[in-house]
Amino acid sequence: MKKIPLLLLGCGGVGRQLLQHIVSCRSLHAQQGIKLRVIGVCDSKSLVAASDVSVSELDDRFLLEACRIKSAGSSLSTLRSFGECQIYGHSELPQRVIEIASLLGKATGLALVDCSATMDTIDLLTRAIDLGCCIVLANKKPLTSLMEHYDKLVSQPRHIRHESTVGAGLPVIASLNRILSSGDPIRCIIGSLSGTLGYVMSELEDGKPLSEIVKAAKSLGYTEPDPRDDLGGMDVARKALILARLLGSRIVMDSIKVESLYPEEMSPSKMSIDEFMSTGLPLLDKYINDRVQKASLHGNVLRYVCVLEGSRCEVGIQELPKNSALGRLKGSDNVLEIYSRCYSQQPLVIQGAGAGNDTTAAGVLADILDIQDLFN
Ligand SMILES: NC(=O)C1=CN([C@@H]2O[C@H](COP(=O)(O)OP(=O)(O)OC[C@H]3O[C@@H](n4cnc5c(N)ncnc54)[C@H](OP(=O)(O)O)[C@@H]3O)[C@@H](O)[C@H]2O)C=CC1
Ligand SMILES: N[C@@H](CC=O)C(=O)O
Repeated sequence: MKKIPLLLLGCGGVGRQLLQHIVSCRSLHAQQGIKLRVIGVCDSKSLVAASDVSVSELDDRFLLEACRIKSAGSSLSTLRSFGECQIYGHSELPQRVIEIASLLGKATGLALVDCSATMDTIDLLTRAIDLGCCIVLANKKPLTSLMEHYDKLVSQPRHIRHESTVGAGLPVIASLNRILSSGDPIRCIIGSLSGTLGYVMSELEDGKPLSEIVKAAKSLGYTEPDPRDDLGGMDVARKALILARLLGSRIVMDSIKVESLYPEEMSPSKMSIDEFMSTGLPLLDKYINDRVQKASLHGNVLRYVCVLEGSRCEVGIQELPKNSALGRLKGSDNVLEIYSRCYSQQPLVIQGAGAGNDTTAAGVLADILDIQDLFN
């Protein structure tokens, strides 16, 4: 049986769903001769790890209890009394993760899986790469920071998978890599890459207020922890930057033109998330509704579009015909049109659910299995 030890950073909506997928796929993986050994799980405050990570793992009962207590809003540290494990506090967490990575990286291999939504994991991830570990990311932030971090993270292409960073579970990165590796130059990518904004735009067409739609998107697990990351275009800009860098552009976030749906005075430095949701958002209802009505007078709809073409990289609202590929999108679906030499007149089109914990975690799980040949 091939054993893949993994350590999960982040036990929020996506991280918990990943643990649940792992547990529910046990017999399928056993048939494939694979066992995923979850040797540790972190949240922002603690790391809970197996008592001897070389030989033991957190069992399924423990993992499901971890999901339960995190869903209930408690910290992982409350698992102390539940089963045999070691618990480390915030200050010891990075050092202990590195110790585990050095112990397992070269010996058995270790997959460090980042389902957090923070920049703070970059140092751990880059060091883990040096220690021979693999990294699997749903978190876009490490790949959209400095160019030097990006270069380090992708320095060993077999050791990194990040399919869920763009299009959640859709096979976007894998498809682009296949096109690129066949020497087919990609000329242009146009897409709707935000499940939240796709859902928002299509629900607005039914006359619902923006503030209600965003609340629903948050409860459906489509939004980032702070929905302003979606509404301000930053989440789409991160995806655009990941795609641009994959295509070989050495650009930084500041090179991307980003249109925000909310004004500066509602930014995170001026308002808490709760304040934004309860007080800020309703103030935007009329403005957005007017824009939707104006577009509809021309037979058009609004879509939040990402365009990558040559050195052009921009994300923002466009008025598009209702019956265009992007105009027809409904709900949280993403669509990407890829133009290359082989796909010159008719683009390669990738479309489907582009957000949600289930599909995102499924994408992460598929990434982990995709690197199985690096483990014994
Ligand atoms: N939802 C979706 O549709 C998609 C999400 N993604 C990405 O998946 C990631 C996770 O999203 P989601 O689950 O919704 O986010 P959540 O906010 O629900 O969860 C984030 C988790 O990360 C933990 N965390 C915070 N800081 C650290 C740290 N320094 N080290 C380890 N863990 C940390 C948090 O801890 P605590 O619980 O203590 O707060 C929390 O458990 C995001 O990066 C998102 O962009 C990607 C594609 C689609
Ligand atoms: N918040 C994101 C989640 C996936 O990346 C989105 O809405 O697309």
